Amino acid sequence: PLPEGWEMRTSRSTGMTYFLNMYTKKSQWERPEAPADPGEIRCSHLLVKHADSRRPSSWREENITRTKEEALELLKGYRKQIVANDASFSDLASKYSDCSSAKRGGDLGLFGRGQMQAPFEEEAFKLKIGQLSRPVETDSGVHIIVRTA
Ligand SMILES: N=C(N)NCCC[C@H](NC(=O)[C@@H]1CCC/C1=C/[C@H](COP(=O)(O)O)NC=O)C(N)=O
Repeated sequence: PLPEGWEMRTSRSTGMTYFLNMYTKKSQWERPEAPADPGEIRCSHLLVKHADSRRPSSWREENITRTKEEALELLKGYRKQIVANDASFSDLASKYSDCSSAKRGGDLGLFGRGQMQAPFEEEAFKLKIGQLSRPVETDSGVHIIVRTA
């Protein structure tokens, strides 16, 4: 199969096969080897902050004092529930995420490279659509991410 984000087309004039990058709409004759760079992606995240977070406060908790280890344990618990289909990502994010995006089920909207902290961006851009990340650490705290578009 073709790498993600590409489609095969046949040139009307020459009948030759070419390849269309569905994100940039650019075409090429060579069969692509790698997924098309999505440019922008859309993700939701569940953030658990801790005492060493850059802003250890959130809509949930005025002054966040848990340790990074405790935050990671909590996050792993949420991730287990999601993987076991015992709860939905957006349900848990809206209840437990220490980011203001909690009120949108964790949705961060569309973003390109250069907008989010590097460890978050690196993990998010690796995800396939629908895929759930492992726990990721940033200066904000610890996150799990799901790519939605
Ligand atoms: N473009 C969109 N939708 N918003 C701008 C995001 C700015 C960006 N934010 C982050 O990188 C953290 C980690 C990933 C999500 C995120 C959300 C933070 C986490 O909470 P905080 O540490 O700020 O209290 N809350 C909002 O910004 C940054 N470069 O600081």
